[in-house]
Amino acid sequence: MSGSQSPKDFFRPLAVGAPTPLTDIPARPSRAIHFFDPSNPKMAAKIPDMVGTVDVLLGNLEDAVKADNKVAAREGLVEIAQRTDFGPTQLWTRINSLDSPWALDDLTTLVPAIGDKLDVIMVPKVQGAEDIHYVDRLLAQLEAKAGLDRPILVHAILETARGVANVEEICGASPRMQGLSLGPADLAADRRMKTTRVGGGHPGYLVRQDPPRNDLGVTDYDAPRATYQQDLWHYTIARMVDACAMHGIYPYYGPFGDITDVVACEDQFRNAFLLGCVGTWSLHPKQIAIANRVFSPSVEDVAHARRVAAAMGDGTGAVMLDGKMEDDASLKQCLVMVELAEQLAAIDPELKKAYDAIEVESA
Ligand SMILES: CC(C)(COP(=O)(O)OP(=O)(O)OC[C@H]1O[C@@H](n2cnc3c(N)ncnc32)[C@H](O)[C@@H]1OP(=O)(O)O)[C@@H](O)C(=O)NCCC(=O)NCCSC(=O)C[C@H](O)C(=O)O
Ligand SMILES: [Mg+2]
Repeated sequence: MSGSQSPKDFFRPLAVGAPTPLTDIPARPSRAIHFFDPSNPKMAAKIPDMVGTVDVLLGNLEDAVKADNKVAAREGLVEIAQRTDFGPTQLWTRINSLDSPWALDDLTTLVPAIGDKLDVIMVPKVQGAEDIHYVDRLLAQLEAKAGLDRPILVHAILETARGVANVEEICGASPRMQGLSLGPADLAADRRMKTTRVGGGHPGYLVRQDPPRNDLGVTDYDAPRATYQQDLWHYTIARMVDACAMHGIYPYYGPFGDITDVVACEDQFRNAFLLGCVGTWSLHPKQIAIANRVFSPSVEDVAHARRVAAAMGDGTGAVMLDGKMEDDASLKQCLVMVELAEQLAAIDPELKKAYDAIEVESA
């Protein structure tokens, strides 16, 4: 909320005739946000067939689109959106950064042309609430002019040190805020981290087992010792998750640039899922299946969660199940899993079949 705004104004439209802001951000499944470059004819041609196979299709206008292709990408996205029925799949875009010469034209072109189809606009390199306020007011004016009847939501990428420091105020800057993604490549550069990758770990970021003592009780610094690679992104993802949960919006991992290393990609996605993220980006078609698998609770987890819910009856007190204590707090965790499974089953027939096959008694 802006410093000069009173709480009662927070949910008022920022332009006369603009749609009324939402008081709750809908929990729409968004396991994979699949990036494509609308100026790339080969990628663009694949988009209509990808509808229904991925939760979110995102026309990317920012980094990874050549400067010479910025206008073609914007126009390509308009064309694809106008001729495609997206059915259950959400359509998002990532506009150019607010300090670029393209961001204004991105918004003033896309909202009138395809605002009725755009669910979420991703804003890169968000530094603080002021960036969200700028987009918020401009979107309200454009929505009013275009006669839109629902607000377009805003998603911020956390990819500067200042953005991370301001993460709570960014999440609470507007009722349009839908969620946050991590931008590990830009963030690493802005923080002057000594990495050269797009997301993922680094073999140098590790902890080493203590040196053992030899038979004489002397520490043997030359003995072989195991090392354990650590997660460079744990701190930032955890901050994002808390800020999003506090504001009722959704946290996402981001890009995993090593397209070939599907195993490490799955690990990075799973860490984010376990920490509370609801989805991730997919940069290549092969990452969609990984994201869908990781960000859908396993049949075993759903079976266990339903079993705890059944055993807990009215939800209070404590019970023993398989030698473990379950109580109100473990039930709440289980209900997160059960609710997510229900949301995903509603859009994914394969998952519905798998979850429906669970029998509470035998699980
Ligand atoms: C990474 C890529 C450049 C790889 O492309 P390519 O070399 O063409 O891969 P393949 O030969 O394996 O492709 C096989 C076919 O699949 C099509 N393809 C590839 N990617 C996509 C896609 N994303 N959507 C739809 N179709 C796709 C190819 O055209 C091939 O088709 P065909 O020849 O007909 O069989 C490429 O995947 C790519 O550019 N991906 C998107 C990259 C991107 O969006 N990057 C920006 C997001 S990450 C970022 O910005 C960093 C972040 O902000 C931060 O700061 O951390
Ligand atoms: Mg970036």
